[in-house]
Amino acid sequence: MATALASDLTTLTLGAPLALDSGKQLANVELAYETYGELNADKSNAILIFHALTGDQFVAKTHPLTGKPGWWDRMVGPGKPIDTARYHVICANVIGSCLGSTGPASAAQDGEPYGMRFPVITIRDMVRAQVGLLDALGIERLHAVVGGSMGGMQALSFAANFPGRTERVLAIATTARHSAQNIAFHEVGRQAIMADPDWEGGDYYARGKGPEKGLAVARMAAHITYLSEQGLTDKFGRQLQDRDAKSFGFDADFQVESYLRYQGLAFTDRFDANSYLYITRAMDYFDLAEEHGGLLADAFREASDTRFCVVSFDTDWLYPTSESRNVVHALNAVAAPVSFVELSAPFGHDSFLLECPALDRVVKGFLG
Ligand SMILES: CC(=O)SCCNC(=O)CCNC(=O)[C@H](O)C(C)(C)COP(=O)(O)OP(=O)(O)OC[C@H]1O[C@@H](n2cnc3c(N)ncnc32)[C@H](O)[C@@H]1OP(=O)(O)O
Ligand SMILES: N[C@@H](CCO)C(=O)O
Repeated sequence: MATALASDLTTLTLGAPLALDSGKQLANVELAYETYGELNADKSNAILIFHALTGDQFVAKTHPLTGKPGWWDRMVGPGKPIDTARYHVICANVIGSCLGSTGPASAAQDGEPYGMRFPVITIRDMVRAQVGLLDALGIERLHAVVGGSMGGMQALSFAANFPGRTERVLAIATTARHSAQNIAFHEVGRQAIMADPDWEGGDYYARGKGPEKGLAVARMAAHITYLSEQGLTDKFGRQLQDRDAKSFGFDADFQVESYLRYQGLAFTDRFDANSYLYITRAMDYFDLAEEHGGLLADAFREASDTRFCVVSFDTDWLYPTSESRNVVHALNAVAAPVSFVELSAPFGHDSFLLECPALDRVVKGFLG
């Protein structure tokens, strides 16, 4: 079961309980965050990066559990598209997650882990918590907010709910609302976790062993949605794994099966199953138009002096270009300055995490 060492983490406790969309409150909210680059004297060069579903604050630093480079190491650093020689980058682990911020594995008031007593949270709740962090750091107005996938949802939510607090919004491979297909895939994952006998209603922390099998299956199913058919075909095709002939059994005959099993298992070393339930739920509940009376344009009415850049990938079938266009249409309707580009990349939804020079140019140009 994945547990980060407290000594690897920088955390801040919010001064007041967090009011949640559900009507509940979350007390003693801790946010684990990392910063990169220097904050300038007038605090005008800060960029807040929002991470995706299973991401974390270690954007460009070694992950404390896996020992791997940060998830956007190629994008963030001195001289890189998000240039930390110019900008002060902040990234916080979202609430509900499991790398130091308050989530289902954290201790509740009675000292025991919340488990399923943790309140259901929303994307807007995650954003509210991070605005609390900005307040505590004394940063009133950001140079930009940036995010891909669920990070992009937070970027849009930030613009809609905290207008005036950022000059720019860069939303990559994202959507303004989760579709039926998005919800359906998440539900498969959640059911896989809950069907694992080791889930035990979410009350597994004391045993030191969680529903790893269920979590691995959830990740396998989700991982397929982050890739493209072409990418899988190019990488694996129908090639067999470490054998010359089919086994006529149910071992991982095909490379793609072996790859998915590996991705599923590796995931359980760095992620908590209950966090997976809560964060996927937050994504499923995300509907920016619904939050603002049913019309997406109304979400951005107060943010019409913010500059937006919306980026999609032509092979992303999870949050296809049509979803980005909806966002752009809404921004056009309130005359917000917006640029939009559909990039060509073979890798599917997760293209934003991979080598994509065209994305690098867009990010650098928009921020500069
Ligand atoms: C966005 C955020 O905020 S952070 C969260 C993002 N991070 C993740 O999602 C991490 C897990 N996901 C991945 O690694 C994604 O696949 C990507 C898209 C991010 C990375 O893609 P790539 O760099 O192309 O890596 P790829 O998908 O090929 O996976 C490589 C791994 O699969 C393993 N692998 C490849 N083929 C096989 C196979 N046939 N059998 C078993 N394992 C295999 C490799 O050994 C490698 O292992 P390693 O990660 O331990 O080194
Ligand atoms: N692969 C990334 C993006 C998914 O949207 C993640 O696991 O967070």
